[in-house]
Amino acid sequence: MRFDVITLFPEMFGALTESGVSRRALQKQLYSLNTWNPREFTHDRHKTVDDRPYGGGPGMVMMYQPLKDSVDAIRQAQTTKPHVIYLSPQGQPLTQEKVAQLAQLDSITLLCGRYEGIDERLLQTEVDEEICIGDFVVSGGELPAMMLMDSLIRLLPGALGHDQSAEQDSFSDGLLDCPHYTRPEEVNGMRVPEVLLQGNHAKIDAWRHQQKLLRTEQRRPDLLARYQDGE
Ligand SMILES: NC(=O)c1ccc(NC2CCCC2)nc1
Repeated sequence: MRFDVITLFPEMFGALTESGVSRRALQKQLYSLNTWNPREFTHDRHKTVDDRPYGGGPGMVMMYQPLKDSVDAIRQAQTTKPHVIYLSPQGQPLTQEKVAQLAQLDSITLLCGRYEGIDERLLQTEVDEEICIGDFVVSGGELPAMMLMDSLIRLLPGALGHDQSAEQDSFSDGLLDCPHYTRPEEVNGMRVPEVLLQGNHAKIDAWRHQQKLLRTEQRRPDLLARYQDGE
């Protein structure tokens, strides 16, 4: 998977490349990451990337030209046609199902907005889809972009060791995850459920599935409805 990211803060993406599963996956060349700073596509002395909004109002808007030139440079840099995603509260809510679909692509370009957002004309002409990672606002598209990237990277073959698997995740089967325990068997008077200690894997699987259903019913009945409809 090739990732290209358009961002005013490329250094933020060290959070992905420096730690954990995403660091190891990069080392294993399961994906590549190129960041592109719109400031490098400006032509004025002050490297202007934002300007005041037409119609007035607070804040600034990211200008079309530096972003368009960034997208053009990304298209020039590869033979694949990248799938261009803009992260914003106006986007389609992200689900694990959507992540699984996106994980099949070869090249994804992520556009990270700042200020009040980007000129609408860039959205209309260069962006394939808008995605929202939750109904809340953050100061830039970078953290949402990194969350989307992490959810994709961990699905790439070889990213998770054989002893972890993305299939058993929450949501991968449409249900919430079951409880997890590890040593010691008893801590502060709290014991691990006996079924997990007996090594009967049919019973363990049954218990875990029942716990997933129970948890989903208690905490996210909306998901249960979808699960039962086999959606
Ligand atoms: N929930 C989200 O996926 C999300 C994405 C971007 C954002 N802020 C950006 C959007 C334009 C300027 C800052 N806030 C929230």
